[in-house]
Amino acid sequence: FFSLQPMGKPGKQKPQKQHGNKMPEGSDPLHRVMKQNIMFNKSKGQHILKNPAVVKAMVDKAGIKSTDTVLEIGPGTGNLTVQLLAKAKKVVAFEIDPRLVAELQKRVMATPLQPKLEILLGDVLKNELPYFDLCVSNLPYQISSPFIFKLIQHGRFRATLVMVQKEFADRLTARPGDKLYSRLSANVQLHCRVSHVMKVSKSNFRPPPKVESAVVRLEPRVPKPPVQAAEFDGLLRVCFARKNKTLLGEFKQKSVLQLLEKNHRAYLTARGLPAPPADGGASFAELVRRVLTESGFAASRARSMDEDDLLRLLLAFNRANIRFA
Ligand SMILES: C[S@@+](CC[C@H](N)C(=O)[O-])C[C@H]1O[C@@H](n2cnc3c(N)ncnc32)[C@H](O)[C@@H]1O
Repeated sequence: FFSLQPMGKPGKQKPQKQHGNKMPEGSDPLHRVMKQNIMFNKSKGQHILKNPAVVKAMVDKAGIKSTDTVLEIGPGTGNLTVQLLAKAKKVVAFEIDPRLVAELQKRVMATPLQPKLEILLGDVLKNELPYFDLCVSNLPYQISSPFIFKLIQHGRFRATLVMVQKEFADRLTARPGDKLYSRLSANVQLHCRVSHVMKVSKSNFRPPPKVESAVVRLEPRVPKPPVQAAEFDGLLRVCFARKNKTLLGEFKQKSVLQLLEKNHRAYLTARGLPAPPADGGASFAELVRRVLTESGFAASRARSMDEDDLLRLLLAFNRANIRFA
């Protein structure tokens, strides 16, 4: 009766355990969850949002319509899930921990919410994202960064409202010149408008995490930027490797030039275009230097370039058939 689909690579995901009375008391972690109401698997980021006012504020600020499919990552015991279910047409929830899937199933069983819930058992990072209009989640903190990258590569959603560590939220919203401005900031801000929604203190979680949290909102830019997420990220990896150095310095590095020349040759060959002379990379290094100089970014530093500067730089490289992914 539940739409529970095991996800992930076959053999990777353990089958869901049954937790009957036969299990010796205290020997099974779920038993402890149920007996003492404690979440303890911190390695899976299991910090449960215990304050209903914060759950309500998240749901209110998400702007859920009755026609929306909402994606939730890590429903845990379902404190946020049941509130999402009350507003949305459907909630698709990815949960890695079969013990918590069992808890959530029990919570909605035989309630009017049950038919609206689809639980996907597995690691969200190892699976394709399903269709959704909104993503609303209290994210497991250790997957925040790869999940946000996955989300922006996916790109097909109206908005995302996620609880993350406060410092991670500050990195998402940091602007050029800010101390926390990074590859993550530039990547996310190229694809989405990012805004800070609210700060949430650690006392609202059980067990309390070591650091404060914050909720941020991401809305994909319309129209979409004219580049692939992986290509832009490839440029950022080079530019932000040492964000305080000039780009001319960054792009002089042997390892960078070797990688880009390899990409360049592969790109030309695939299109039947003539390859540059095999002169130990000298003419390719000159081409890179020319792109940087003619685009006006040779003396720029990534720390002070916004997403539009970086996009212009990428397009200048791409016009010279220099590719990053
Ligand atoms: C911070 S808790 C949030 C729990 C609940 N949504 C709440 O707000 O109280 C994170 C949840 O994500 C789950 N989780 C951790 N890593 C995951 C992954 N890679 N894929 C799916 N779920 C994951 C954990 O088991 C846990 O239930």
